Amino acid sequence: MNGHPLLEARDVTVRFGGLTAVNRVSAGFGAGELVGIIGPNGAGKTTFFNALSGVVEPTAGELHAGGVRLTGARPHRFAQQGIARTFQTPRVFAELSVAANIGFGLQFAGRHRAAPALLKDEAAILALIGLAPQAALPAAAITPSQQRLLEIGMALATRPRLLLLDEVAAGLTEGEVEAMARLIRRLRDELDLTVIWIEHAVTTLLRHVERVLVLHQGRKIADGTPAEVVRNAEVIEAYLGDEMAEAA
Ligand SMILES: Nc1ncnc2c1ncn2[C@@H]1O[C@H](COP(=O)(O)OP(=O)(O)OP(=O)(O)O)[C@@H](O)[C@H]1O
Repeated sequence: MNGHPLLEARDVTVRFGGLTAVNRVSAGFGAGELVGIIGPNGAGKTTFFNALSGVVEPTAGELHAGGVRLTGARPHRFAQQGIARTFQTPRVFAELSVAANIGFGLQFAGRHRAAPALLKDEAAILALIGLAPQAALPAAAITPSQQRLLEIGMALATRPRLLLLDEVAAGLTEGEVEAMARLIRRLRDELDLTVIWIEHAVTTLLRHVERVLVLHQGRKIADGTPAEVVRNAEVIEAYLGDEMAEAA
């Protein structure tokens, strides 16, 4: 470690025409942190993720990864710095086999990075995400929840240091959500990955993360432990009231 956060946003603003989707958000993410991002529809969560992964360029502000300035850089430069992500709608190659999808991730960025045993090859990654029995099936033939796992596997195949997960628990059954949360915890505990996880289901997220950022109308209105955030007057006032009280 060189003392810099793995990824840092400084006063990041993203505007689309007259709409400010992300408004001067600053946050740093250190090694091994498991952080949630919550906020109502349109709060700017996905746009913030898009900025953190180079998919959109901030209108203003700065992005740094491990001390390297990435403001305005293309997504592959973010990947080179060890930043990987999933999308709200999984982006897998439908006609390729599950194993070949992982193979694509390995070819894309992973090869020149040292591989921990859990990510050493296709078989190891398939075992980690629980898709070994589906290895030979086309990605189109597995369930939507398995496709989410596959997309996480593809991101892991790039051997990242930081993983951005966008609503990976959406549409899953309660049992599948718990399994997903266990997997995410394992990635952090055993691979020392930094994980930033957006989820609509606030109660689920608050149970599993150690730190949570709350976005509201593009602004960061809270950043603390789940216990702190659920007691934050602005958060309760802004939109979450009942749901947060329930989570507490
Ligand atoms: N490419 C774009 N062009 C124009 N407006 C956009 C674009 N992407 C997002 N927005 C707008 O920016 C705002 C923030 O959207 P964003 O998707 O980041 O919110 P979100 O918190 O992720 O919401 P959700 O929970 O619904 O996914 C919304 O008003 C949205 O309509």
